[in-house]
Amino acid sequence: MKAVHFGAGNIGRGFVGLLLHDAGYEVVFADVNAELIDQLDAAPSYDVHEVGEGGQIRTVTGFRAINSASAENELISEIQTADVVTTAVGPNILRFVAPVIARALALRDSGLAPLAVMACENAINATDVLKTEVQASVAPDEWEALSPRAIFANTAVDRIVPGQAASAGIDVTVETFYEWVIESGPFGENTPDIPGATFVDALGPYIERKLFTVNTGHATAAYYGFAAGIEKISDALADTAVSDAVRSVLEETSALLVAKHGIDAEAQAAYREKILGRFANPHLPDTVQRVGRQPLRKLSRHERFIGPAAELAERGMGHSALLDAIAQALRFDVADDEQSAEMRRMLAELDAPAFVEQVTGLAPEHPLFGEIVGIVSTALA
Ligand SMILES: NC(=O)c1ccc[n+]([C@@H]2O[C@H](COP(=O)([O-])OP(=O)(O)OC[C@H]3O[C@@H](n4cnc5c(N)ncnc54)[C@H](O)[C@@H]3O)[C@@H](O)[C@H]2O)c1
Ligand SMILES: O=P(O)(O)OC[C@@H](O)[C@@H](O)[C@H](O)[C@H](O)CO
Repeated sequence: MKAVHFGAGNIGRGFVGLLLHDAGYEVVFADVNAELIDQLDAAPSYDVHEVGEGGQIRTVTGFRAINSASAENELISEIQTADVVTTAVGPNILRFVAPVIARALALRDSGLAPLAVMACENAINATDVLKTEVQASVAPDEWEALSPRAIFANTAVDRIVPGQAASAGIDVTVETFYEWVIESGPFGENTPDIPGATFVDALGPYIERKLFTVNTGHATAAYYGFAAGIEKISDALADTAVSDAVRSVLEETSALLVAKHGIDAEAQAAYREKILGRFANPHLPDTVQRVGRQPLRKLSRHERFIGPAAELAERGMGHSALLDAIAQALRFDVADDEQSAEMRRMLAELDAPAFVEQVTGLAPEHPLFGEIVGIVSTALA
């Protein structure tokens, strides 16, 4: 069995690649980072160091690596005969990997079982986005023939994988916890055999619970931590003001998840506590800069702040802690982060309503719009 995985970065090597390897797949990593690809290509194995209680060292072997920028034809041949394609490149990069998948599908033997395609990104329905991009890369009359050659399934992935020290080479440090939830509906009898993953009928509650608890809480810790001059996420959680803010935000998103999906309130409280413990893991060298990265994406319409705040506002439910966290996000100022620099430029050049429309995608008539305009106006004052 062969899996082609786009994005040999933190989660690619430390989670998706590891679980596919454990499931018996030969993993072919594809990445645009030439140095990383050369290192992977030259190595017979790499280690995944799990840190925290019960952590072990797991070894990944039997992989290959392809530079997707310079060896596109080689990559297309691999996908043509693969069983599975996964991505962990970032939601904004999916449109760049889509044409390669489309070209491989065009060349794929129609007698082969359909290719299982799963985007493992922090975004709601990321695989649907990828599918739309793949479809958009072929002529409309061609899609009918290509479509049966692949099955696209949405997923939710959860494991904290921090940035890695340069001295680590291709080894990866990760937390012990992991969860990979995949929607089963699209697969039918072609469900891939991945023992480390959980297949569910309806992914919606899982991805929203993950994004609006793990990622909303994480980003809140990052933005409050950054504003307080703290570097590590675990140190941010050790600060009472930051951890209180994270708790308040998670109480609001939990109320939404319970009301919307009928999730048991006690189970959600336990999930929340477990996550707070994961953030506080002192062995995990995670930073507020990594967790707060790309603030414009994180402030977009269906993401971890505006997504739940908008729904809470629509339902007339409390969301003041989320508004406070959004105010902190506006203070994120990291010169190396393109979106942070772009956000600073937009804050300098736009008036508050224009900023809110462009960044959050909220319509002016939405009940949250005026509240966010108020926050942005305060940030501009
Ligand atoms: N790190 C985590 O804790 C974590 C956990 C769950 C989900 N995720 C999600 O996984 C995705 C990747 O995150 P990460 O932390 O591994 O980031 P990362 O920066 O470590 O890895 C991304 C990799 O994608 C590569 N890449 C960029 N453009 C590419 C292209 N066109 N083709 C092939 N490869 C390309 C980069 O070179 C990099 O190696 C994001 O969507 C993130 O939200 C991350
Ligand atoms: O990857 P992002 O930028 O969407 O979010 C940063 C972190 O919150 C994220 O990578 C978490 O570590 C991960 O989602 C845990 O499963």
